[in-house]
Amino acid sequence: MKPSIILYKALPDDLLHRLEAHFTVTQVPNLRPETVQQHAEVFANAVGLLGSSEAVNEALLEKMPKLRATSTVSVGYDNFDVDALNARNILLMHTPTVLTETVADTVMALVLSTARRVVEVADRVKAGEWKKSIGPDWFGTDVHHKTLGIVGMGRIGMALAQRAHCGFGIPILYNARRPHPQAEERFSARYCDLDTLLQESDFVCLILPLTDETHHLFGKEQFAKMKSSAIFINAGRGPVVDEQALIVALQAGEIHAAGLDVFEQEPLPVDSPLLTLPNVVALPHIGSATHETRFNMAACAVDNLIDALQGKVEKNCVNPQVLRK
Ligand SMILES: NC(=O)C1=CN([C@@H]2O[C@H](COP(=O)(O)OP(=O)(O)OC[C@H]3O[C@@H](n4cnc5c(N)ncnc54)[C@H](O)[C@@H]3O)[C@@H](O)[C@H]2O)C=CC1
Ligand SMILES: O=C(O)C(=O)CO
Repeated sequence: MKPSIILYKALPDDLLHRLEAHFTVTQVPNLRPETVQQHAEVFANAVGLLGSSEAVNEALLEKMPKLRATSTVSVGYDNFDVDALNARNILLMHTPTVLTETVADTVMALVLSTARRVVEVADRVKAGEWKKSIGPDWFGTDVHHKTLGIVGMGRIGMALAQRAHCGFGIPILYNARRPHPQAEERFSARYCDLDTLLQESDFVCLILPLTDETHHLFGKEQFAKMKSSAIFINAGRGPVVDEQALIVALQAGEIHAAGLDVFEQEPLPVDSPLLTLPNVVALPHIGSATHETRFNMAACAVDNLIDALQGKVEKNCVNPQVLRK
């Protein structure tokens, strides 16, 4: 009999068939307690779990005593209780690299659209306001040769630095846990402490994972240190930013504009003050959302689960140490 796994995300047929060649697959809509209760026996017997954007915590793991590997269709894994997985020797696989270039494109789109007010002026054209040659009230600010501060110089940070430096002649400042010699060699990026980055950057881009250390890393104090002409971009995770402090900084003109792909609460509540600000471009967490990349992420997650359940964790494993226990 094939081992049993649970799938909590819809997959294209060919990827579903790839899984079914190895496992008996039960599809569920989500991992909520009522769903788990409804399929209690399947959860109790499953050795694998594949999906995205749901909390995988101690309460769920208690219902899955045979679980050996989880595979998320994402690079970020802040919704997993990694300590609880480690304590139970359960592998966690994720999808770095396949989405890097696409997410960097999205960040660049946020930089360009906020600086050049693309969404705002396009809406004005659609509203019939373009009646004569435009004046300064339609103008934006330049992107090329401005200074970009990247907080989190990882895979996506590097791909962003490449676009900005090689494509737009932009000098790069960066803050990370340690200096990144490759970023310095390839993109002449300059390592600096966070305060210096905030004071000197025209664009401040966050592309950080959400951890205990990065939660609310950006708040009132950080926005106060930025230039009043600066544009703030967040494409990492919403809770890295104190959103209320961001709203206040935007309303008070402490910073010029914001481009946001992620929020403290997703979907963003329709009554969020962010949606009333013309200088905010708010996207529905589309960093990796192209047909090609979402397919490649799903394929990677499928292969990751097959590998993990065969004990192969040379790549894409968050906690390979559990195999050595
Ligand atoms: N908006 C979206 O759709 C997407 C968002 N993401 C988010 O972007 C994050 C980064 O992805 P990758 O670049 O692939 O990850 P990565 O692991 O390659 O890079 C993260 C970087 O942040 C740095 N870092 C961690 N804590 C830090 C701190 N306290 N201060 C300064 N630097 C710190 C790390 O050293 C690392 O260089 C993911 O964890 C995910 O949360 C990723 C993909 C899509
Ligand atoms: O992969 C991630 O972490 C995302 O946020 C969506 O691609």
